[in-house]
Amino acid sequence: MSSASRLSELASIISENTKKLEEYLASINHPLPSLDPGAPLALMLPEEITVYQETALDAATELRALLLGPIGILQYQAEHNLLIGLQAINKFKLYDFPPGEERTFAQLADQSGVDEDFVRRMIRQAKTSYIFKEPKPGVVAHSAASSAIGMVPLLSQWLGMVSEELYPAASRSIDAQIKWPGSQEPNQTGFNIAHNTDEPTYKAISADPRRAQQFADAMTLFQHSPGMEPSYFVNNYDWSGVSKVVDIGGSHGIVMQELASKVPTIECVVQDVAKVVEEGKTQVPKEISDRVVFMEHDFFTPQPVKGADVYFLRWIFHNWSDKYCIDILRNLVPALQKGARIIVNEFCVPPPGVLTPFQEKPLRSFDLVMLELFNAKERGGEEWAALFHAADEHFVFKGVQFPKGSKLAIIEACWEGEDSS
Ligand SMILES: C[S@@+](CC[C@H](N)C(=O)[O-])C[C@H]1O[C@@H](n2cnc3c(N)ncnc32)[C@H](O)[C@@H]1O
Repeated sequence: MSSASRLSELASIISENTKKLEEYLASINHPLPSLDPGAPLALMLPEEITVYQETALDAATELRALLLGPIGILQYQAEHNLLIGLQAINKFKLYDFPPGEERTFAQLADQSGVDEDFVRRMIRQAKTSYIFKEPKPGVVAHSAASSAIGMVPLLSQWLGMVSEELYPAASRSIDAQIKWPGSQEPNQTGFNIAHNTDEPTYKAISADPRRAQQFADAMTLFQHSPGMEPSYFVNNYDWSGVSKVVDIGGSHGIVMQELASKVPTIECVVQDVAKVVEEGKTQVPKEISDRVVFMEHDFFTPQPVKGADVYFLRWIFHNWSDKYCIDILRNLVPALQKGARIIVNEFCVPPPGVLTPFQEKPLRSFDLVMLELFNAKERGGEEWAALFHAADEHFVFKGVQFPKGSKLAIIEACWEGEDSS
């Protein structure tokens, strides 16, 4: 198909799908998307309607690429300056005035203690991405996005984490690759060069309470985004025949709390580092506290809970290179009895060509973040199978389930060796 007809086809796809989306929003009296303050922060749509939103976005992404052409694609995608602008806006709290009010550049400079010309240039650059408005020359007002930063404190923390931790780490990841080619070590990354440290990322960040809180808050925001709810896992797995589950690196135990509430016969053990375990113990509702118990355990040492039916790991392996993941899996072996299941709840990257570029981009970005911070990765189905096989040939890979609407897949293997316990 020639580009000319593809352009028109994409324009029609956008038109048809936005019309269906608008009809749905009107039918439930939902406000229409807007770039003004007060607009819905995100469209929370049922799955059958999300399809219209995603189809329009896919088409708009391709249409933009066609209209830009090859040189435009290369030049316009390199938007590193947006991150500098966001860092400045967030760090100097340039968003800190009420929606509906206006500020001059001089007033914003005054309230933030930064140079007026600097403020003007940062805000005018951000404006090109619909962050802030300038209703009259020299006068700043909020857009929907700039006002959201002040309304959602976790969003400000997320911007801080991206601009202060991830962005510098990304910018030094090529240097890290030259210095330590193909390294699987968590302290030989772009993060290490950018932040001039020999410590692994989590350790370096946790040494500074402000950065640790910022990172934790950013993770909380992400964990609460649609598609991350533990219910996708708990409600889409067949729990018959399961009486004991160990959640390894289970943090404060939100998944096990949901599971224990749903299946009253299941006993859960949540393992994590000492500080997290102490916090987690205080957060379990009384009704299930006898079935959700906490235990300090380092997953790089042999698993102490022997003979459980399921060993569960959510969002653990993507923080580690293959070498360390294999170590984590081998440390389970001394506890496993024949038929024990290892269930991983993480991203599973589909093979190339399955997702549209718009859908695939966040997964690819996550994969690079894992490289930049940990020398780790996001894995596809074949990589998950290979990982289990490399750890021990008695792990038999059972496959991957993609619960509808969930961002995380359910990846399962079974121990077919003799009872180790
Ligand atoms: C990305 S979080 C995932 C938490 C939880 N599974 C979830 O999905 O919400 C990684 C967790 O692993 C824990 N962790 C890190 N290193 C560990 C280790 N060596 N042994 C046990 N837990 C560890 C962290 O404290 C953190 O709670």
